[in-house]
Amino acid sequence: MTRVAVNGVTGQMGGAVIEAATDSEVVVGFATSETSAVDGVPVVHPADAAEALREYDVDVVVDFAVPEGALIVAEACVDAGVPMVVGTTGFDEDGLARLQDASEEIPLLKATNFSQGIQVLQRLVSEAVGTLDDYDLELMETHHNRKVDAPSGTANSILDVIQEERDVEPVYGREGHTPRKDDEIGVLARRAGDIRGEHELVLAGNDEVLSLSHRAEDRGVFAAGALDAATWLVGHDAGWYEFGDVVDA
Ligand SMILES: NC(=O)c1ccc[n+]([C@@H]2O[C@H](COP(=O)([O-])OP(=O)(O)OC[C@H]3O[C@@H](n4cnc5c(N)ncnc54)[C@H](O)[C@@H]3O)[C@@H](O)[C@H]2O)c1
Ligand SMILES: O=C(O)C1=N[C@H](C(=O)O)CCC1
Repeated sequence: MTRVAVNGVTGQMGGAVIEAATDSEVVVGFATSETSAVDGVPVVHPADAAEALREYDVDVVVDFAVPEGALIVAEACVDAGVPMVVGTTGFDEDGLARLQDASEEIPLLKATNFSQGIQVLQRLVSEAVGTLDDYDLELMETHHNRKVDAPSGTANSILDVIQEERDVEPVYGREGHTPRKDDEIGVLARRAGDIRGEHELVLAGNDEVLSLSHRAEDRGVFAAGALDAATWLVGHDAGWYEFGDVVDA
């Protein structure tokens, strides 16, 4: 059974990973809170992660925390030679570069969204944007009112897919007198209630509209995907991996 450490273990996703871990075992968690345990899982401060990875004989780390915390634990994973699955979003360019550096020493798999549906949505987006290459594009995401980063990592990943097909300029919200330019894509982030995650891309041409959308119903979909990725990653060589590698395996 794969022995998993969860970074961000006291959070919403940390709890979802613990709940979803049936074919894996969560043996330790990392968080900055004072909590000593969560659902029987011992909680260790991230500063002591390298020691804990050895003490608990961890096979792989699953991370759903904050960027600065993920980077601290990534250094611990390099120190201990433990693979890492990174689910945290909101990294800046320097943070992404530090994760790339870590992937030269350990197997590191990063995904902004661990649902298989979003993997398929991104492939559909690539096909649609490449075909309907003169349609207006607008992107909207909606998440719970505790989400602190915007737009979502998933929305940014969808933008990356679009940019591979068309040179578009994101416009993050609109107000006042702002005529739409042909090369722009409106990006809207909504925050409300406990919405788990909704994404929609609208492609609007003359006399027709194509809408591609995905809705996550429960955080368990992300947790299950991350745990599948974690089990898959163990035994791989050091390097940078993506969730599409797991879905296609
Ligand atoms: N990739 C995906 O599929 C996916 C799915 C859901 C959420 N997420 C991302 O996961 C992250 C966490 O989401 P959430 O809803 O669980 O958030 P949350 O706020 O509920 O939990 C964050 C956790 O990180 C902990 N934390 C804070 N600072 C820390 C540090 N320095 N070191 C270690 N842990 C620290 C908090 O104590 C908490 O346990 C966000 O970035 C979110 O966008 C990704
Ligand atoms: O709940 C969150 O926060 C989520 N974050 C990821 C993102 O930023 O895309 C995935 C969806 C849920």
